[in-house]
Amino acid sequence: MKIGLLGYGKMGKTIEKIALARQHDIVLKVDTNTETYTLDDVDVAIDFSTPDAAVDNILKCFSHNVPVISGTTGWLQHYDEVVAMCKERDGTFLYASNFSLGVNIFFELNKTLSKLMANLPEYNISMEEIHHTQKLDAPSGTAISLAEDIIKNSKYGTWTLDAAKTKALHIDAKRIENVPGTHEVLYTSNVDSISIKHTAHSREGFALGAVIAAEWIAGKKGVFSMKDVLNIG
Ligand SMILES: NC(=O)C1=CN([C@@H]2O[C@H](COP(=O)(O)OP(=O)(O)OC[C@H]3O[C@@H](n4cnc5c(N)ncnc54)[C@H](OP(=O)(O)O)[C@@H]3O)[C@@H](O)[C@H]2O)C=CC1
Ligand SMILES: O=C(O)C1=N[C@H](C(=O)O)C[C@H](O)C1
Repeated sequence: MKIGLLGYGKMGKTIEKIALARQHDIVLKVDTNTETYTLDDVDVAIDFSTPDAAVDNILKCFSHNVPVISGTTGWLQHYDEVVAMCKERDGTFLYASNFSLGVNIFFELNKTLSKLMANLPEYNISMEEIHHTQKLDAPSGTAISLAEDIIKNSKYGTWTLDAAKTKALHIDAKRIENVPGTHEVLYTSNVDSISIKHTAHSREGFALGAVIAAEWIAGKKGVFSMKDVLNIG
C-alpha cells in the first residue's frame, strides 16, 4: 500500500518505521517545510499533524478521494462538520483519539466500570493524564474520550481542568519530559478507592494501530472508528 504521511513528527516517523516493516511504501511526507504536495499517488493518508492543521489535511483528502486516518487531537470541535463533509463527498474517514490496542481495551473497561459505579454516588471520580512537554493540547484526546464515557453514567454533567470546580469531573493534565501517554481513572469514597490505569511505554502501540487501521480501511467508504477495526465493544 502507498501511504502518505500528513505530519512527519514524532508519530509520523514512528508510523513510517512500522509501515515499512509491514511492506508498505511511504510515498509522501508532509511537515511545515512542505510548500506544495499532491495526493495523486497515495492509497491511504495518515494524519498526525497539529490541532490547527488537521481539518484542512482531512478535507484535502476528501477532495482528492483519498481515504484518511486521523490521530491528531485538539480539533474535535469540528468533528461533526468533517463527518458531514465526508458523507457529502462519499469519502473515507477514521478518527481515533488513541490507536493503541491497549487503550481501546481500556476504553471498554472504563465503560464497564462506569456502568457498575452508576448508582454509587458516594464515590467521587477524578482522572489524571500525563504526557510529554511538547504536547499542544490539554486534556489529551484520550482523556476526553474516557471522560465522555464516564459522564454518561455519573453525577457529573461535564469535565474540567479546574480542580476547584467540584461539580465537574476533574482531569489533572500533567506534562513531564518524555512521557508517551498515561491515563488513570480513580473512584474514591470515604472507605476505599478503585482505579484503572493505562501506561504507554513508547509510541509504537499508537503507530501500529494507525497502520492496522490504514490497512483495514483501504477500499471502504464511510466514517469509521477503531471499534470497527478491532471488532470490540
Ligand atoms: N491518536 C493517537 O493514537 C495519537 C495521537 N497523537 C496526536 O498526534 C498529533 C501529532 O503528534 P506528534 O507526532 O507527537 O507531534 P509532532 O509535533 O512531533 O509532529 C507534528 C507534525 O505535524 C507537522 N505539521 C505542522 N503543520 C502541518 C500541516 N499543515 N500539514 C501537515 N503537517 C503539519 C509538523 O511539522 P514540523 O515538524 O515542520 O513542525 C510535525 O512534523 C498530536 O495531535 C497528538 O496529540 C499522538 C500520539 C498518538
Ligand atoms: O500527544 C500525544 O503524544 C498523544 N496524544 C493522544 C491524546 O491526546 O490522547 C494519544 C496519546 O496519549 C499520545
